[in-house]
Amino acid sequence: MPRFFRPTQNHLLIWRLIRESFRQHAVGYGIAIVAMLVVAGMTAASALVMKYITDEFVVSKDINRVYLIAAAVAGIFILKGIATFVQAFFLSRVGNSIIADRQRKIYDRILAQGISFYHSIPSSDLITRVTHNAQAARVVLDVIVTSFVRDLFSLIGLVAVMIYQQPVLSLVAFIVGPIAIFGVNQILRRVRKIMEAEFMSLAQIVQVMQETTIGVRIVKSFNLEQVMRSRMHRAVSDVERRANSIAALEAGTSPIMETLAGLAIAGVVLVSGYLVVQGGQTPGSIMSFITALLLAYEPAKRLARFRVSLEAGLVGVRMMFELTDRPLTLEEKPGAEALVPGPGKIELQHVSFSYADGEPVLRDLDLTFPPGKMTALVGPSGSGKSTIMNLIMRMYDPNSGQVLFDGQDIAHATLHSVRDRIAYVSQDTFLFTGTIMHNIRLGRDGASDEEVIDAAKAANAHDFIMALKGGYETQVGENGALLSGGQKQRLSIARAILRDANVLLLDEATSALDAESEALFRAALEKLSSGRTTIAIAHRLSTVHQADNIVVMQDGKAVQQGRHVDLIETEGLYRRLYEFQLMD
Ligand SMILES: Nc1ncnc2c1ncn2[C@@H]1O[C@H](COP(=O)(O)OP(=O)(O)OP(=O)(O)O)[C@@H](O)[C@H]1O
Repeated sequence: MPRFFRPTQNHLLIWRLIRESFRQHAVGYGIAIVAMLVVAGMTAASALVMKYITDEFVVSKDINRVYLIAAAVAGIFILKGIATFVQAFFLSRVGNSIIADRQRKIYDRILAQGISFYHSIPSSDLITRVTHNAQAARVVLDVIVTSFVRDLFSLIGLVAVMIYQQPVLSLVAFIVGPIAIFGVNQILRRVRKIMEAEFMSLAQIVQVMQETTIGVRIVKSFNLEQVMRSRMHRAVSDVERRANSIAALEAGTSPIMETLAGLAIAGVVLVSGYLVVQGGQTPGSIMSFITALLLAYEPAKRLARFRVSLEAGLVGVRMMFELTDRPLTLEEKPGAEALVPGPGKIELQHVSFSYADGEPVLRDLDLTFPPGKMTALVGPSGSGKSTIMNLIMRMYDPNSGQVLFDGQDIAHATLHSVRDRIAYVSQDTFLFTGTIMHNIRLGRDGASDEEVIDAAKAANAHDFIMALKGGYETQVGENGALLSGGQKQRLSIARAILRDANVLLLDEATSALDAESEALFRAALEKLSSGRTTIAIAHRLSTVHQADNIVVMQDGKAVQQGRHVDLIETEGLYRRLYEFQLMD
């Protein structure tokens, strides 16, 4: 069986889409469908009335009847016009609402996913899906409704008129129908493949665009314009080529239909001419029949193309369901309860973890982070420091063992309550598009302007903010592009101060700041960490002297623990790392 013919799969997809959408938009669809039925009825009536126009004018020559027929014709077309408007209006409204619903659903599902999901699909792919797949859902529903209601019922009405007027002639016209449908179906073979490839190229365009904007400094300084330009041109040409292929396929249905329709109409003209000239039939019935036949052509053509249009849209719908049906990579346990607030003691008990099967990153790790104290995590690159933070924030669950907050296993707590306890300052300070005020306030939704300003003061950010022309209302640009590295870091500290959580996770920046920025940053950090359970990944050992405890990681194990003064006295990894950095 050819690949395109997958009836059950397509039927299931369509059925699910209809079930999910029609229930929600029953009223809108109901009105549009009634209007479509009126359009179909009026189309058939306009063919039917041709008989009276011809026969009354030519045969009876009664002027009163002419008035009546003229009024009927006007009535038919006015009603058809109104119904066409109502149908188009409601279908568009429902369609727009479906796009909006789907976009919300897709986004909400993506947002609910654990972090490993984000590592498994390129962001450009996700971005493209939010727009493209939601649009596809609307296209499919539009095609189904207009084909199955307006076109199908118009066709049924017109065929009824044809059979009623001329049963024999109708037979001549109907022979070509099945031939046309067969011809068009041949085209379906390639549509799905091309649409899938087109989606990949669209995502590619978004990806190149993203990398160009995010990495613009690298692109410029490494003279990568030509490389990026060729990547973009290739992706754009791919989309163009595929759009042309689809257009050619869709247009390809026309010659088949036109040729067959021409033959059918010629046959009908021949037979009807014979019936009128030789058989003595009235021309009115033949006129009505021919009008119905001509009017039937457009809906018949659209119905013949139905599967081509449907298949093109279904590619996006299939991708959408595939995305929204993916199980969440990290979920709350059924009956999860909020953590009971406590002093902020964090423990890892027998924790083992790997990102990929067979590649252990943490091995049976036991660690305690005492409440209100500062613990520094040090160790070579790849030793598992960031992974410990990931587990404490419950970005992942350990393969075995437990992470406890004040004695409670966070795997059984609500995600929100775990993260509510934590303020996280990452090394790549991320700022959202918007003002400085907006960015700090993200630390605690609903904080007053005064609270934001107090946090900024505590983070040693207030002075530089006030020196900016717009003050707190200054736009930071995309990812804080308009601010310096040191300024961004102090804003992220202000955000964490505002959060006022009792656990502070600090992934220290590797890039060195100038002496003044560094001093301001350190002072802000000290204020932030005092009295909080602080876990800091320290890349530079010069910054850990003050820590209450230092955990030295190596290959997923804690190989040494203690204060700086003690560790430096002991032969071991810490001393070697320290001496190495001093030499550096
Ligand atoms: N998302 C991920 N998927 C797969 N492997 C990962 C992922 N993140 C980290 N790893 C691997 O896990 C190991 C530990 O990484 P981790 O980031 O915890 O180290 P680290 O001590 O914080 O290193 P660094 O000091 O360089 O930041 C490394 O071998 C790394 O390649």
